[in-house]
Amino acid sequence: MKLQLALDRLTREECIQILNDTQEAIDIIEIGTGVIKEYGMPIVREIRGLYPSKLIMADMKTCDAGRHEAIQAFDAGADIITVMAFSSKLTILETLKVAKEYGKRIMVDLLEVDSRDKIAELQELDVDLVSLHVGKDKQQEKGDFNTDLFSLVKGYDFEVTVAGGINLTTLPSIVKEKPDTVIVGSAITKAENPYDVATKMKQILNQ
Ligand SMILES: O=C([C@H](O)CO)[C@H](O)[C@H](O)COP(=O)(O)O
Repeated sequence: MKLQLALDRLTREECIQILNDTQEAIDIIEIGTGVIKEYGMPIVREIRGLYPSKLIMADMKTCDAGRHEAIQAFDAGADIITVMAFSSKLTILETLKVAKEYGKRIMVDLLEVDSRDKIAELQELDVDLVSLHVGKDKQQEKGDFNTDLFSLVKGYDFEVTVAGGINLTTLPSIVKEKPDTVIVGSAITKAENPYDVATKMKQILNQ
């Protein structure tokens, strides 16, 4: 199981420092939506330059103008970009097409999706990577990621990632459901010792 570190609500300098501290424990670097909004594609280029062989996901949360945004992020060095599930089919198809041209991938973010019809539609579009995700704001109301969410994609053939307030306490029950990748932001980035938390999480994922 892979560990993806989400860099959110951080300055450029904090991102670089946390990556420097945790690089050995993490498999995928996620450059968060807020960080991208603050610094744009230059920070994707910079992190690509610093970590040439790490997988990088740009959390673009694209919902329109799919071709343009996908080209922006892949040109900057991203390996994976996020596209929102509620986007039009054309947006999803366009980003999939660009990803194929670049030999890269899109991850469809299932934020706020609760219908299996939508999941069936995504499978028909040939989406192969999805993210079960409880958003930052929703976490205040519904709590952190809950394993009930796995039922949404049960029986479908996706590579599944999970995200939403996951921490060292909740990780063991999530791991039992065997997601392909666990995305963790705050539990690592806001920890007193990010290396320590990332290493402990990676050990749990490796068990
Ligand atoms: O995608 C995310 C969120 O929408 C903010 O942009 C986060 O990267 C994701 O939720 C992981 O972060 P934590 O919830 O802090 O673990």
